[in-house]
Amino acid sequence: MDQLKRQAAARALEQVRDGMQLGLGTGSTAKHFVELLGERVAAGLKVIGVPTSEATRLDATRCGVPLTTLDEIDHLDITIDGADEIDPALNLIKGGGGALLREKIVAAASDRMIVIADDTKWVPTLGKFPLPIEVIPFGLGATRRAIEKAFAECGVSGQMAVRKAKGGDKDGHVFVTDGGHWIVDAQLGQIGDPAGLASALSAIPGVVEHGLFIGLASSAVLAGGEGIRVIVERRKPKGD
Ligand SMILES: O=C(CO)[C@H](O)[C@H](O)COP(=O)(O)O
Repeated sequence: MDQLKRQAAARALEQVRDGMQLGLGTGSTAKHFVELLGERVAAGLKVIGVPTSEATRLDATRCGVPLTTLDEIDHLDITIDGADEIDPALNLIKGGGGALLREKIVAAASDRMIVIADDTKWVPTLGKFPLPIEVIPFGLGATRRAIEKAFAECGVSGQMAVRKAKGGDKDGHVFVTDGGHWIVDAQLGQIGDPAGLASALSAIPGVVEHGLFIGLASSAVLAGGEGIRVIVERRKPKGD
């Protein structure tokens, strides 16, 4: 599986050109991309990156990839990031690694988002992977009730659980995001109308962000046993 992730990352790297400003994703697949990019930088490629998490900031620094912020530059050429699920319209569930808020800000600031993944992430309908919803700890009971109401209105239902940290010195404690928030994971099974659910969740006070990435990915590079598939979304690219 790790080999497939690296192959997808290597294919996406072929899109990177000298002078580009890149969004750097988070997770095990994005980490391969950062490592491969670091090799190209060491060989003379001139790029600059905006990391989507503190973990990626550390990886990129270790790999020698120069970094900046969205305060210093006004746009990104490409964001390359992993995903937890990808549907045929290139809608995504992201946030398994807890970085969904920064990942979405960075993807939205990019001309293009290339999703890199092994092909087990490709699904006909989003929802088997628990949907991460980043919340403010204050008033969580009220926020959860509002989320349940939004689920009912969108024809979905399922258990919700506040995410706990796994491993390390925080094992078993509530998982805290880079932004200081919590994550509620919702087991929905199938999300028939991801765009509708995304809008409903975004309207809830107390919800900082959710892991539905609608209309952000421009292509997906999927590596599997049979080779690599590149799926390109046919919507108009941003700015055209
Ligand atoms: O959304 C993410 C982190 O917030 C990751 O991109 C997603 O969880 C996929 O991770 P991996 O490449 O390790 O399977």
